[in-house]
Amino acid sequence: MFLKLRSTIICHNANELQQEQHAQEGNGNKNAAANDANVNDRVWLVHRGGFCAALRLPQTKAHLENHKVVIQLLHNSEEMTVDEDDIEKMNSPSLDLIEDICELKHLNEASLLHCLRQRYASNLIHTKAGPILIVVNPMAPLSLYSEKVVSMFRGCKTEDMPPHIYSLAQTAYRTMLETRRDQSLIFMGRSGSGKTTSFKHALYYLALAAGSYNNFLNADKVNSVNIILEAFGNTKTCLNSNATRLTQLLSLDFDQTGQIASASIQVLLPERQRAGRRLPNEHSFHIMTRLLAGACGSLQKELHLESIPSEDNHPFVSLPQKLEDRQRSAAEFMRTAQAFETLNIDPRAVRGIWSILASIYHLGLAGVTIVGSGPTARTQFANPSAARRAAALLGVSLEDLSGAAFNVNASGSSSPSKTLNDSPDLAWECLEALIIGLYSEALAAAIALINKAICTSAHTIASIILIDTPGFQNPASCGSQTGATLSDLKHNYLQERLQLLFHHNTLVAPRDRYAQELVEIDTEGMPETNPGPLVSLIDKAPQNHVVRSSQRDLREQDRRGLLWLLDEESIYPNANDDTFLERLFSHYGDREHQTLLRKCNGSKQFVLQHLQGTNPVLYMVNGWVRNSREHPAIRNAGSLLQDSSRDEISRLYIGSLTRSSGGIVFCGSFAGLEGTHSLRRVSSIRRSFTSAGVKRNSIMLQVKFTVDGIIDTLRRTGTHFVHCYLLQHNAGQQPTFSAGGSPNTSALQTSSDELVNIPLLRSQLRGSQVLEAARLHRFGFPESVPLNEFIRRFGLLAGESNKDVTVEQILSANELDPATYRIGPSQHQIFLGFAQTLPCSIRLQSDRKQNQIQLQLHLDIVAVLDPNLERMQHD
Ligand SMILES: Nc1ncnc2c1ncn2[C@@H]1O[C@H](COP(=O)(O)OP(=O)(O)OP(=O)(O)O)[C@@H](O)[C@H]1O
Repeated sequence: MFLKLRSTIICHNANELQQEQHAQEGNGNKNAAANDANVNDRVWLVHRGGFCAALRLPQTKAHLENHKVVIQLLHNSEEMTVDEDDIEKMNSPSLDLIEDICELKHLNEASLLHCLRQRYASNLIHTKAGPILIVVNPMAPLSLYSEKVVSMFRGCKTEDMPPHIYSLAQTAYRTMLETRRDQSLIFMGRSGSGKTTSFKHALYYLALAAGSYNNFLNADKVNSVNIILEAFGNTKTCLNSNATRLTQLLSLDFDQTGQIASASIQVLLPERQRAGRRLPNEHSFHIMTRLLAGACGSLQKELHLESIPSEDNHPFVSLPQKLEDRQRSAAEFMRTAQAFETLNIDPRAVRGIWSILASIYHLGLAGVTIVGSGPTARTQFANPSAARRAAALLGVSLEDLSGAAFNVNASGSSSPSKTLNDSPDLAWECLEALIIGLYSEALAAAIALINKAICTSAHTIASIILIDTPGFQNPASCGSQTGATLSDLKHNYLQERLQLLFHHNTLVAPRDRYAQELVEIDTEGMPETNPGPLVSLIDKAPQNHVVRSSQRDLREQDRRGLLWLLDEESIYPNANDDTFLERLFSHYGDREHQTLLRKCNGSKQFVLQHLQGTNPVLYMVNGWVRNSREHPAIRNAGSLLQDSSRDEISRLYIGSLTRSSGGIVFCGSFAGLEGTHSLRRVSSIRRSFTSAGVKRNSIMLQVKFTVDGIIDTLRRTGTHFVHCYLLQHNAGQQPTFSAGGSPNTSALQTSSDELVNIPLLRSQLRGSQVLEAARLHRFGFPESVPLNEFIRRFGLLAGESNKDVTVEQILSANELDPATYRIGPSQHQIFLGFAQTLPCSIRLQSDRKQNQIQLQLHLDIVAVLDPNLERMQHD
């Protein structure tokens, strides 16, 4: 019954589309003066700056032979002869606002760009590409997200929902309930493209739609978690006024009834360097600025923040200059404090965190000085009274504080008896390292407190993991000439690895599966790019066991990734940035790698051709080797805080809170291990962290192993990808609006042609490989169903009763077109094609040798739900 109903509906839609198309074509013929041709002759002329509509004119034999095409531009009637490769077929205008680009008749780049632009002009920022969701940053608030909208998506099936971040979250939720398998929502894109915004909306949806046991995780609490994380992990950059600077894995763990029974957060790869040094035109983490602007009354007095100078010259904390910025920062601080209250976090613990952050401010005022010279030279605080205030806030003696910062020997271990710093630069480095350690510990404590508030011991069956990361960084895209930093490289490496995961899950794995099942698909005209080579250039591990049979093998064996080169250089006593660059070019400076790495005219620079060459980034190598090793003073911060005489601080670090799972939970690149359920189940991060711990002083290897752990964790889940795109380079700089804020009408009124930077959108599209994935989805067989499952679900449709039903009976009873399905030799799976072309696509292929039949069906399996599951969702 269901099968027929479903097929009728889809056929009806398909007919409608066809009729519309015919109508369009008919109008086109009648409207000869305007277009003078059939819709089918319309093409896009693709050029550097974008694409424009044109009419394909009758071709001569000579043109055809030379692969040339004569066209007439629609906007000015100019005729021109262009290369065949420069035109792409245009779709009927009736498909301009199509919800899923896989339904486009001509699935090409210009049509996809046109579709995204048209949809954006209609305030439709979400578009599907099969199972993938594309979201463009609207640069203005839209009323797309609210409790009312959540209720419209709640309980829906994928095919019944328009593209929306809520529909993707709903699909993940539904899949998790049906399969009991962990799911993940992965947000990808450039800095400022809207990942965090979509992440928050997805989280909000899941919290509201699924509900939680005893309402322990309601919308207010989810909002509070986000407020705290953004305060501690975000900052202002040239690409985004609220840029995320840490990777967040948030796990929602569901119980038998489909409700959230527990939740937890892990924070990985925080950009710690920012806490300890302000680069020109860069800002500190939001919370530092907000604390100084917002602490008032007894808290202000307790933290000694009464007289903050107005100049913005503090080495670690940026101070807002304008009154309105100060007021906004103060209001944000109140929101953060309120968020801790909403989560019922012990106010004394919160005061402990404020004290640590305030001590960072006072340590910046304390500064450093070197007294004496030669072997008797000693480093000390330049302003002892500021240092005393910091020590009092931390609950330690001035001597211990000074020792933690400055009594560090050159080999990297702490040595209380010896002071080695005899240059101001080295002395500042020590202080900066201590600050980084203190900030990291404050962040770890905040995460641990959040986890304590949202994590329960309830039994859970499966989880949805949401991952938000710092976006792809290319400072040149906002006009900055400074070049990208080592931190940018770390963020970009993670983006490359996520892209590689996307590439594997959406392009490689399906193809392998088709090959395995002997399901043929026409891949001609589907060019494919691969993020693998660049990832390998960055992280290829040294190979020790290659049999050297040729000069080429020899070179291959010696070649190791950039992260390993940096790690090795940071160990050699006389190594520096120049020697690192020399080695980098000796490994990758040959012709074979010039499409990945380029030398530059300037010294200490190189370019990496990121995301399949679509996003070249100029890196400026400045202090990279030095920053590749963890400074010992960073770890001194942890011991200092554990020994604090102030109860509210020491309790954060001793005993049950941050170290309950045994061992240190925060070692520079990792926080939140203590409070995780699903992430404990998926233990790859813990393992990778342990292995990274072997070389815990090596920051670069920590990055590599932590990213390995993240990818491994995601790989074990059912992945749902969200690709966020910028329509303008400065889209992330738009002021943020609250949900109820008034819309930026001027932005909305500007023509979409002016607002959409097509070359920018095109390079993101190419870099994200979404078109390639959509094509494979459309022409392949994306769904598969086990044969016996198919019979179980659709056996009734065979029209036979009291008998063992066969697949053939089901297929023939429903008169399914044999062209719409294939069956591979394996008896366990069936593969199903794309719905638009195959409304009821069952793909059959018999295996004569084994006399077996295997079936692949493109039906909506989800529609035939276990009634218990249905109930679970609505309870
Ligand atoms: N869906 C949306 N609706 C309204 N505004 C949005 C949306 N997405 C993004 N924005 C705007 O763009 C800004 C940047 O978005 P967001 O911080 O989410 O980007 P991001 O990709 O997470 O960047 P980063 O990688 O730097 O953290 C937001 O502050 C907001 O003003």
